[in-house]
Amino acid sequence: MGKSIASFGLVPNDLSFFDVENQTRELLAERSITVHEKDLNAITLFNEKQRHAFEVISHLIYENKNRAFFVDGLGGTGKSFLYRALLADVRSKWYLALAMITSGIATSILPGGRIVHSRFKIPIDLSESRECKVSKQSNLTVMIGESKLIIWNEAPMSAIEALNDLLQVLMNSSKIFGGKVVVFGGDFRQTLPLFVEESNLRLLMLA
Ligand SMILES: Nc1ncnc2c1ncn2[C@@H]1O[C@H](COP(=O)(O)OP(=O)(O)OP(=O)(O)O)[C@@H](O)[C@H]1O
Repeated sequence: MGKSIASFGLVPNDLSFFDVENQTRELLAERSITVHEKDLNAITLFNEKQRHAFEVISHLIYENKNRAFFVDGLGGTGKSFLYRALLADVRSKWYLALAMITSGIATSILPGGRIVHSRFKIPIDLSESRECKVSKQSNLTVMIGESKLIIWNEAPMSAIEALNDLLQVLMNSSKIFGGKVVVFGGDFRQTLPLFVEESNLRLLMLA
């Protein structure tokens, strides 16, 4: 008498048909985000700093390296222009790229953008706990596993550690941000130690 496939533990016992259907739907939605021609062409319009940031980040993405970046710059210095080009480049190659913002109308800033608290379940009040209630068997784990790039625009420093914890747990990795390439944008002037007053966009590598 042979063994039942269930005895190999390949599929979690509590995974239902609806979970599988939802997982497929979410992945399909993520894969069918429209890549706009103008975002792909943005590369041709980049200024020197945008080009440098794009090249450094892209190189690591396609080399499957692990790195976290902070993109720092005053309002209007072209940060979102850079993020949209990165997202378009990755998605045009049929990879997943997850875009998040803290609040506001996510998709108007970043195509396919989602509010971070709804996608990653990062607690709004981090003073109580920074634990995100996401299961390892969730759609999100699959999506993160498949994603080449995660961008979080306007990321508050206090929530960045919560994201690191979450990605390490879900990706089963002690590497920073679970081994992913993550790009944060925001106002880091008050919190990062190396800040020098500048009016241009700057790229800071965390790890
Ligand atoms: N290299 C570029 N060539 C042409 N237009 C650009 C370039 N970089 C940025 N822009 C344009 O400049 C404007 C401001 O850029 P963007 O919105 O990316 O700035 P930002 O740094 O994200 O600003 P904020 O922090 O206020 O959101 C936008 O209209 C954008 O399309």
